[in-house]
Amino acid sequence: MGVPIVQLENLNKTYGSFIAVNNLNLQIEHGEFLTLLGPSGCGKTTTLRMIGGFETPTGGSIYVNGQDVKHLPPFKRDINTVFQSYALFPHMTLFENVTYGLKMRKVPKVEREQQALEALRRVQLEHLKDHKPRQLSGGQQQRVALARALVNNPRVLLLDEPLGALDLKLRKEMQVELKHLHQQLGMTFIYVTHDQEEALTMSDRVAVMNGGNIEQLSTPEELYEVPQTRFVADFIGDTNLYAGGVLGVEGDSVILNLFNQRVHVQKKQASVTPEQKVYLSIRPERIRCSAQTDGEVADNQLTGIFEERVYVGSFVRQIIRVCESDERITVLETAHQCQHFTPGERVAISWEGAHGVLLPA
Ligand SMILES: Nc1ncnc2c1ncn2[C@@H]1O[C@H](COP(=O)(O)OP(=O)(O)OP(=O)(O)O)[C@@H](O)[C@H]1O
Repeated sequence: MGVPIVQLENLNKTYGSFIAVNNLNLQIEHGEFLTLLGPSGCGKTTTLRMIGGFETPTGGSIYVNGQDVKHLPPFKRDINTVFQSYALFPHMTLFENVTYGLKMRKVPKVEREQQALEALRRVQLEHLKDHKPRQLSGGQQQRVALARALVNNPRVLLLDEPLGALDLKLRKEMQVELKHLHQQLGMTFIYVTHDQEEALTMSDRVAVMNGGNIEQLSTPEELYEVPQTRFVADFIGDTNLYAGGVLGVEGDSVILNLFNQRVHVQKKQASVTPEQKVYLSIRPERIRCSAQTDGEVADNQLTGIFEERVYVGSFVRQIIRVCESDERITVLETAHQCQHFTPGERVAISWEGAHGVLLPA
């Protein structure tokens, strides 16, 4: 593999005694769509701003295409940033907004006009080039901001919650547009969001951040299917998460004591020892809820008391209390799969051992 386009080495940012970014190490490949995802305050914007050159690291290094950029100002980094606030010049037309940066860099007139038109074409706004920003919708303004960043043809585009101000429908449309644009341009995108669905939909890889650290760096599918920590399991999608104890290992399976019952988990973590405390994560759509008399038994079957059925359109969420315990299990099934139970009814809850994920306590 060649030199990564962006490399962070022990990158640190502290404000007084507060650690905003804690010794991050990350390599981003050419043409990759990488997302920094995490709750508010986890350090993702600070990381992005350090890469862009808007924030000085307290320690560590940032390399862009192998070059240490520590002492380079933002405009010399071959990187451009799209912010959530579009920061367009209100008195200028779209065309002038997009050519402005090129003019400042003294790009000859004919060239900059060609480049600006090309950038506006990429975001499908060429026909509105003589409009002023206030004549545009929020989504269109965000596309101008994108065009303005793309016009310099940077190697790396940083996007800080660029869709945060848009309503849900427009946001989803723009996600698709951005993804297509990324595929067409072959540019490296580093994207910041706190919206896990957005991160999973768009990214090649996602770095989940928590308290200034990267908890897990994986493809969207791995993040969802094989979370490595409780934080990731809980933050990405919905999950059932329970504390349990290891009873032993039998072949491929770890036997757990969960709700005082034996359950099997296909071994996923490296090593477990008897009596070790662990957590088990089971996605709600991996669990079935059936009448107790059903003959077919999965690896794991527990008895529960049906409590609640919530119809959510594309699926039904069912809440079941595990018998002889206060724990509840959430089961998601499509409306046509799902049987009707009444609250108080005894039901069987079952799942395959391969669908449980063991996590460190
Ligand atoms: N200039 C500053 N002075 C002091 N603390 C700061 C400063 N800038 C950021 N912080 C703190 O650093 C932490 C990380 O901030 P950052 O903006 O990177 O988080 P974030 O993950 O991007 O969150 P959000 O999604 O809310 O923007 C926060 O707790 C924030 O309060």
